[in-house]
Amino acid sequence: MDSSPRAADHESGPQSGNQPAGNGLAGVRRVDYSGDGLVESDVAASPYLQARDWVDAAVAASKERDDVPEPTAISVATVDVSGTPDVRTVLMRFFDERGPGFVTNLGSAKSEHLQANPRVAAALTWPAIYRAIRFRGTAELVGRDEVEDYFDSRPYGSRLSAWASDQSRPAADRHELELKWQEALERFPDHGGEHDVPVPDFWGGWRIVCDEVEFWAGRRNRLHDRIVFRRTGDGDLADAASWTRLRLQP
Ligand SMILES: Cc1cc2nc3c(=O)[nH]c(=O)nc-3n(C[C@H](O)[C@H](O)[C@H](O)COP(=O)(O)O)c2cc1C
Repeated sequence: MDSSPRAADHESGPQSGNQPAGNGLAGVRRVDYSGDGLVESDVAASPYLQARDWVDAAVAASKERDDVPEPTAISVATVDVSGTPDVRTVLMRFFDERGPGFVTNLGSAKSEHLQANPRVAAALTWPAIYRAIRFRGTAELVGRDEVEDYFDSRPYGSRLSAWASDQSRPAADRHELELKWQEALERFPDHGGEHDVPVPDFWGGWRIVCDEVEFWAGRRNRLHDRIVFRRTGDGDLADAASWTRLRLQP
């Protein structure tokens, strides 16, 4: 893959150069996307295999270069009870044939949204390697065993923060948070064990059971590739027979 972002000099015509003044973004460098693209003959048989390949490539790239810093950072969009969308970034902590998953506070705004309306969309975006994956589907709670295994692997201080944060609720100031963290530290002393800090009841994970998975690959002149898998059967992401594939215009 040609992996270095290309600046304006690779894009031809009057659009070349920095963004025109007047859009509030003067000085933003125009980058032409010169990735490998994605052609039908190279697409994996199932959305799982294709996503696995790209996630693994992004994780590998993050170890080799500085411009793919959090390869599993995923934007998750929900809607609140009034139908108003919201979006935030979390880290994808699970990914297998069942779909991408993340951990969070089960009383947070996002969890409240998903409890009321489990329809969800998410996107992994890797601008430096000209790739993105979009997922649409329905959220379901990750099993308690998986959540506990993951929680126990977190650094001690992060496990305490799960107890200290009533996520998405107001706090008086920074001091209040640090006090709550200190209280958690005194309640669950560090003996160096993975079970020193229990998993809070109000903490867990969500998995996206997908109906649609899109692979976007940035190409020259903004003539990008978009290959989308849409669900046609009941199988998981690895069951090729449960998906149909099509190309969308960029
Ligand atoms: C790179 C990055 C990773 C994050 N990872 C998580 C995460 O794994 N879980 C989480 O609950 N919040 C995570 N956050 C914080 C969320 O973006 C968000 O602030 C928080 O979950 C509250 O969102 P909500 O009020 O919409 O529920 C992360 C933020 C960033 C920028």
